[in-house]
Amino acid sequence: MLSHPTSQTLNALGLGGMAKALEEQRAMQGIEELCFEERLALLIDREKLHRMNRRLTTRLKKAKLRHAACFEDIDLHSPRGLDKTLVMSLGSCSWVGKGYNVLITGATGVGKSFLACALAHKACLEGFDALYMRLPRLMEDLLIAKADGRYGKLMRSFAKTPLLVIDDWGLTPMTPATCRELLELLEDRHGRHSTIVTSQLPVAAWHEYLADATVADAILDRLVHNAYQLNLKGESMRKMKSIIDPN
Ligand SMILES: Nc1ncnc2c1ncn2[C@@H]1O[C@H](COP(=O)(O)OP(=O)(O)OP(=O)(O)O)[C@@H](O)[C@H]1O
Repeated sequence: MLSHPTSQTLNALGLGGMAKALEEQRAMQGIEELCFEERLALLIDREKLHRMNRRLTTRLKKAKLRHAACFEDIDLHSPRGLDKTLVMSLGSCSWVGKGYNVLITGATGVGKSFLACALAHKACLEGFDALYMRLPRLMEDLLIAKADGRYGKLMRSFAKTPLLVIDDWGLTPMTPATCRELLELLEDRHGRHSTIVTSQLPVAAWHEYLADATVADAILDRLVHNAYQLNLKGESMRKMKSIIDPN
């Protein structure tokens, strides 16, 4: 079907949602029973929805979440020591962007990254920008940016992200220099933006993990005191999945 000149004009004006809805209305039987304002309202609603969906798609793409996990996919029933009330209240996202953090710890495969991504996905749905990074990759990116003059810009972009997910904390050794960079990043975010950290190490072992004792104090002061903590227990989900589906 050839598109109507008005639809073409709407598309040219960047009103793709309205254009599509207009084409649908033209093909719809009985549409003329609606008055002008009712039809116009439907077109405007459609454009609003179209824009919201486009913004969400862009936000999720930029967040680079490792798992395609939704908040509703979080398994609250397996015996993993998950505090259901806390998880449900985190789903409101009222903590995001206020400087509150979430620290998720537990053994390998227990579902820490999945949970972090599900919370970040919910934050994206609620309109917050998010970014997922593994700590080793975050430190490597900062190192490369230092060498090619992008350090300040990269640091600013990490610093202003409303929700930063730092996965795999404690997996690779930190040097005093990387600890200082991490402190700089967390200092810029402190009290303003939220961070989710996932780690196989219990929070009590983080001080020892960070190479410089004084910097470690400062890092933990910014990260832990204003944080909700979730300690996952039980079997590795990776192992359980491979038992259910060995292929
Ligand atoms: N609620 C869930 N529903 C379905 N699959 C899940 C769920 N939680 C975790 N998984 C799956 O279990 C596997 C391990 O999860 P995840 O990567 O989150 O574990 P992890 O604790 O972060 O592991 P590691 O410490 O090794 O990085 C993944 O394949 C993930 O998709």
